[in-house]
Amino acid sequence: MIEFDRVTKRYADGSPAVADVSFTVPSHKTVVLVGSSGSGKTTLLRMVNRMVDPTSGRVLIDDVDVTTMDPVRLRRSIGYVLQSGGLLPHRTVVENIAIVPRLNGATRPDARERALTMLDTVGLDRDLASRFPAQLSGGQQQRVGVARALASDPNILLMDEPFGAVDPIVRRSLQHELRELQRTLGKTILFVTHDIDEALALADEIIIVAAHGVIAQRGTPTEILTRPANAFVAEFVGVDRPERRLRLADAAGVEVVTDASGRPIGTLER
Ligand SMILES: Nc1ncnc2c1ncn2[C@@H]1O[C@H](COP(=O)(O)OP(=O)(O)OP(=O)(O)O)[C@@H](O)[C@H]1O
Repeated sequence: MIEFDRVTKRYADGSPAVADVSFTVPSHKTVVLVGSSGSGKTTLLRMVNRMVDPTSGRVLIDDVDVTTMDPVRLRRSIGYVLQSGGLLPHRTVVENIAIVPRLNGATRPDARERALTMLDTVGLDRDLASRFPAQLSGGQQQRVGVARALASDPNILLMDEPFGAVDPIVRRSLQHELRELQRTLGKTILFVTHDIDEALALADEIIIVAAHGVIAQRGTPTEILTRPANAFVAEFVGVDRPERRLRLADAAGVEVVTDASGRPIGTLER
């Protein structure tokens, strides 16, 4: 479990990026921080692996304050996926994925074998192993980023807008694959996005973040959609948007789901 206990972060120039924030990420669950730009999501995420240290308050992993841990070892024990992929451009795919296992002491052949297995895990062909990142599509690069983060079998995965830079169709399939992967791997995932639909698709629990990391609401996707705590959340989630107000229509004996404007979006299965 990851626990944020009254955490504040003040950068050098003044107003707090994050002010007195407390929440937990239960083990084996996916918690998604969603909020507008500059609300402090990345700051919160980076406090888990000590890329940022809190000005006050504590971040605990399984009851241990992360500031008592060696930052380098801590970072090697936590998977981290960034929007840009963060792959080393002059290393091949397999080398990129093998980095952390190597740093953790695996022999070169073992680390390579592990990296190839990770390619299978994230649904990439082993033929891509010797390519360089620039020779991959955006979606493939993000899969490699996920493979690299998982390569040392960390308990915790931090994901900062990992699918933000790919087109909507690839993004959907990456989200779907992450959910499938999570079903079997059961990692503790803290995921940051500004896209509420991505949060609804991925989260066991969503935390809607307002300015300065203030938590506007925490709940399951269903709770957030059906019982927004206040006007800010309702507006952010877009509870009144036509695609959130689904209706049923009958089309020659088949129940068709339409949005509020009557546009068909699917059929109902019972
Ligand atoms: N290294 C830094 N030095 C000074 N201010 C910073 C630094 N990093 C972030 N900030 C400020 O802290 C606030 C929160 O930034 P943060 O990146 O955590 O927000 P975010 O919610 O992740 O935003 P985005 O969705 O745009 O990535 C912003 O006002 C930002 O300008």
